[in-house]
Amino acid sequence: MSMLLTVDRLESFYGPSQILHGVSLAVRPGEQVALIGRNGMGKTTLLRSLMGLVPRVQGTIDLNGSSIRGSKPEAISLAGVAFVPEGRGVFGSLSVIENLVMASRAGRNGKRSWTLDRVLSVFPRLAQRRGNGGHQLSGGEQQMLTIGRALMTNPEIILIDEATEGLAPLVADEIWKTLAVIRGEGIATIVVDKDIKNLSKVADRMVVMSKGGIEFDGTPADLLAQPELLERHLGLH
Ligand SMILES: Nc1ncnc2c1ncn2[C@@H]1O[C@H](COP(=O)(O)OP(=O)(O)OP(=O)(O)O)[C@@H](O)[C@H]1O
Repeated sequence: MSMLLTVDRLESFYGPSQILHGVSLAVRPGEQVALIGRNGMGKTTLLRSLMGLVPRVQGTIDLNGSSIRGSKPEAISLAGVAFVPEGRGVFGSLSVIENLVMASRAGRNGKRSWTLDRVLSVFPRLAQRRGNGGHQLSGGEQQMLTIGRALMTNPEIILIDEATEGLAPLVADEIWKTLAVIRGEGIATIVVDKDIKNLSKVADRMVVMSKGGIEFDGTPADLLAQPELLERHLGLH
């Protein structure tokens, strides 16, 4: 099967600092990739580079066989990549419904599987809060709304940074359930999180980053079978 996203020898810079040192990674259509590693190892920088948010990058980033390296974030979004940044991105002064409707558009090839009703059915909590302003929502509700906004763009791939960071366990469970729904829909994801247990349930592949490079790329079972790797890169026993 041809790759959805191909990243080859990617190098990213913030001013004079080189943050990514030759990252190579490929994602198949509909594949769920977990991105893990200690703080400061370059996970956010990788997602931001894919989204066109890092000004200086070298190497290859291809989406559906066409280069998106150097493209503007709006063009990358239109090409089918959605981004759920850490700290979320809802409009506080707009209602839940307004936030969702604003993001609505057909995906590549005119595909419109994600409608307002569909997103509200996946997130009953957002349906209950439909008239509330973004600033009135809890952290978990804001995260659901940001993922809902990403789905409304009918993307091919969603990049989710710190999917459940700072959320109460029950709310985090909702996000994990949503990731399972997204998987069932055939939308690819790259998800950054620290919860290896839940990630290994939803991910097809686990990718471990260290010092701006990739240290491991394999199945959840392969990773869990390497306790020394988990200890070294994630501080887990
Ligand atoms: N805007 C920036 N300007 C300069 N350096 C930056 C910038 N953003 C991140 N960095 C540096 O890049 C390195 C990688 O950071 P990045 O946020 O990508 O790591 P991370 O793996 O996502 O970690 P975290 O979980 O802490 O976000 C760090 O050393 C960080 O200090």
